Amino acid sequence: MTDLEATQPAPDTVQTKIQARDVRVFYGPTEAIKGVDVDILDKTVTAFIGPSGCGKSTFLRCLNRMNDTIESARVTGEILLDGGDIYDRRVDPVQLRARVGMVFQKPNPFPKSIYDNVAYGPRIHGLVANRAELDSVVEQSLRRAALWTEVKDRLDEPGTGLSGGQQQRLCIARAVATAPEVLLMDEPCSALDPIATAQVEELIDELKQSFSVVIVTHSMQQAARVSQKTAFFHLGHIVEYDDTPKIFTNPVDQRTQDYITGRFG
Ligand SMILES: Nc1ncnc2c1ncn2[C@@H]1O[C@H](COP(=O)(O)OP(=O)(O)OP(=O)(O)O)[C@@H](O)[C@H]1O
Repeated sequence: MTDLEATQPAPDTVQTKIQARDVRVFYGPTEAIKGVDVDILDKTVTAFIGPSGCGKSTFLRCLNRMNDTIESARVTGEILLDGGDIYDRRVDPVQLRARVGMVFQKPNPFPKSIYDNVAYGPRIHGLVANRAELDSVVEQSLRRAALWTEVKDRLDEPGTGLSGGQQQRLCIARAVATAPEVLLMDEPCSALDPIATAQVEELIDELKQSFSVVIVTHSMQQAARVSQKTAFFHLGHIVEYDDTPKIFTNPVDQRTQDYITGRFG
């Protein structure tokens, strides 16, 4: 058994968390996502790979309605989270983003203290009853993001004063603090050095025990290291979606083969 196979959850314990059906995204008249169907599994890391401009980030942003914030963007099709349509008019996108959190390419802590960065979500969503509970959520979230020991004596200092790798872990702590069910990560390591990258990758492995993680990455090595499922995007389509070891050793589609062997991208 390879290391990758050893990280596969037992098939009978894995459930579908998100179902996407015929999802299309238009920026003005241009169709960037051209009918994507995919099931994202719970407690699994799913990697989105593919050449630049193929729509990975656009599709990722559909999963927590971040495209709502782009004026020219229009999404059609269906995305179900635990069977419920996230584009239903009754769904509050702010509440949705507490359930489906996001970590961006460039660490983007708020211009607030380390403590307040993490406390922000639980406060606005009313998840805690008092200061002691909030303290506890902040500590647990920083611990889960493997940052607690580095910052516990400087929680009042600005989050923006941390190193890049620490800032990204702070952003992960902030996302984790609302107890999300899915965490979306858009090239979370692209601004980090190899040590910080390794820390974040370790964290991703840890986080998948609790929820579903979807990561966009340009690094095929990273996709192979952290994910159990991989979707290969090309020109707005998912060309192939399968177990990660299969995608990287025995892909079905020639375009996947060409991409993983470095023939384009
Ligand atoms: N805000 C936007 N307005 C108009 N077009 C956009 C916008 N964002 C992305 N696009 C276009 O949509 C297509 C898909 O872009 P997207 O950023 O999703 O691809 P990607 O696979 O994530 O690329 P990369 O790997 O370079 O980040 C591209 O043609 C891009 O130019």
